[in-house]
Amino acid sequence: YHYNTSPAIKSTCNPFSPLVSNQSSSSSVFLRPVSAPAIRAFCSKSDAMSSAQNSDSVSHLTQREAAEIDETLMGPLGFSVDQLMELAGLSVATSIAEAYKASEYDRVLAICGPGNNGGDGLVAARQLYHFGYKPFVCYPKRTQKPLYTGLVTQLESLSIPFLSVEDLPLDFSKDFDIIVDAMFGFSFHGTPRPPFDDLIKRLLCLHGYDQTRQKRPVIVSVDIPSGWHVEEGDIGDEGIKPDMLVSLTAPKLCAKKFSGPHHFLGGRFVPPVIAHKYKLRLPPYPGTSMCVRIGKAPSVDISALRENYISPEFLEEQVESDPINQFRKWFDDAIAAGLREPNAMALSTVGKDGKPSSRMVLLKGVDRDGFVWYTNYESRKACELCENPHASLLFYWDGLNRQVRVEGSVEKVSDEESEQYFHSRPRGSQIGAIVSKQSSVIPGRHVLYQQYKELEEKFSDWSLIPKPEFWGGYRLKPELFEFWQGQTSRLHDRLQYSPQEINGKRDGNFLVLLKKVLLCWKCEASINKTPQPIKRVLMMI
Ligand SMILES: NC(=O)C1=CN([C@@H]2O[C@H](COP(=O)(O)OP(=O)(O)OC[C@H]3O[C@@H](n4cnc5c(N)ncnc54)[C@H](OP(=O)(O)O)[C@@H]3O)[C@@H](O)[C@H]2O)[C@@H](O)CC1
Ligand SMILES: [K+]
Repeated sequence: YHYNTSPAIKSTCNPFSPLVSNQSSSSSVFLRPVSAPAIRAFCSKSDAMSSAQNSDSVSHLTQREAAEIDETLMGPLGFSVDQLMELAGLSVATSIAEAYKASEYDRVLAICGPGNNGGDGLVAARQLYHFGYKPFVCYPKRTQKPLYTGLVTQLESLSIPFLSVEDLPLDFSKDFDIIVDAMFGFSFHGTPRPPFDDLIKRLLCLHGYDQTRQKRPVIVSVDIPSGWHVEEGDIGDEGIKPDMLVSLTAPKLCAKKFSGPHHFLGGRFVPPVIAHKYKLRLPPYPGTSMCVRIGKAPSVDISALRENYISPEFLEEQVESDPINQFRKWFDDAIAAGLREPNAMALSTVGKDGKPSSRMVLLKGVDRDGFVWYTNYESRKACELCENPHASLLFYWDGLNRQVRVEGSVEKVSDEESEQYFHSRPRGSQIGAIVSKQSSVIPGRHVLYQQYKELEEKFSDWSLIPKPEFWGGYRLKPELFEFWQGQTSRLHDRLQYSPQEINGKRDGNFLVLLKKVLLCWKCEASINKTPQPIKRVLMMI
């Protein structure tokens, strides 16, 4: 089993109806101006979060409504059960991946029942495998329909072990990190029959560990906590208490009794016609996500927030001797990984008072001469750069566990270069640059809007918008690069390039110094030359 380092795609949403949402993702463009800029709606996370604060505002379905919606989707609306099950299982897997990272919770047991809820569990197990988890499946009452036999074959082809009820340990606590409860969904009635009655009892036993504070696997219920009444919930308070519930389509009435830390909604396939018919209030899904959290996010202990980075090793043999090439290589990886705004960088400047300040800016070009961005020449950063031309840039590529620091001296780009870039920007951004007197205090946002409207009208004839004097670019000429690749247990790889001096003069080549955690190896390499034999000096840092 491997841990997949591909990042979660972050993007944004653009709701088209108050009930359900449609999403548009934006893409970053590097070194090229865009004529029609991708529009990123601010709404995504905040809308999803505001709905997350209040799960009562989300509709809950009766058992009958759930079955009716199922029939409508698979009848007049033309969906097949395979399709819906694939989307449902994927939603379950993505919800699990949001709450329980594979780096900490990798051993998953999916207990699958005889109906479609069980099918969701089989799909989720397959998806979780591809997300880097290590699934096991218990599927005691198999259905011989081709859909189900196909799902089993797919799992077998991934060598995912199938465990019989007898094979399973009586106590699940030692062998698994996550139990996916996919036994019964909204068609459950009565009391659980064998062998599920016994499996539910084993899940109930796990709650005993809560008192002793011993680690136990978390329970993730698909659509309905198995054994619960679909509408009344946990009658008599004797049922399982899942840590996570992934409601599908819309939560069923029993979900009102769910009190675990993670409640997600999955199944991003509800067409508006269904939402209207059943007067469904559903939260918008963020970005391209298949799931959305409903209910309050659990409070977290900030000091306990940490990721265990799992990345390929970053070795001397693999590095480019030219740090600009190395930067481009990593930048291309960030683009290929679909990271949002990989050209966003923290720019840190220090004025004559010696106090540093940082802000995010967008890289607009990089070549052998340096790293270019554009801004207002009267802003705080510009004033500080005027007083002290030394600055630092920091790129952080979450998802690839990478960071690049670039330090050097900064100068303005030529007026011609600024002029050329200014006119390549969308006209709205050009007007925005004119009205935005950065770092100055204004009476209110209305002032900006007013000036913007006036200029928009003035230039509505598509005449050239002159670049304001106070706007232009900067170029940082690098004097130091550091490439950082996160590794497990904080044993990160760090590789530093600094200019070589030959006979007291800088020749433009860079010396490569690879530091590895507490030990570092020093090696020499130079651009455009056959790499010299690597000299490694073990030193403590
Ligand atoms: N939009 C949607 O709607 C979507 C729905 N989806 C999913 O489908 C789920 C509903 O699936 P479903 O209708 O197949 O029923 P489900 O709850 O899995 O189980 C029925 C089986 O359990 C059995 N059974 C019942 N009671 C029992 C008992 N006491 N003890 C033992 N067995 C008992 C029953 O047998 P029977 O009693 O009929 O003999 C039958 O074999 C839904 O919750 C969601 O997860 C998604 O895939 C896609 C989108
Ligand atoms: K279930």
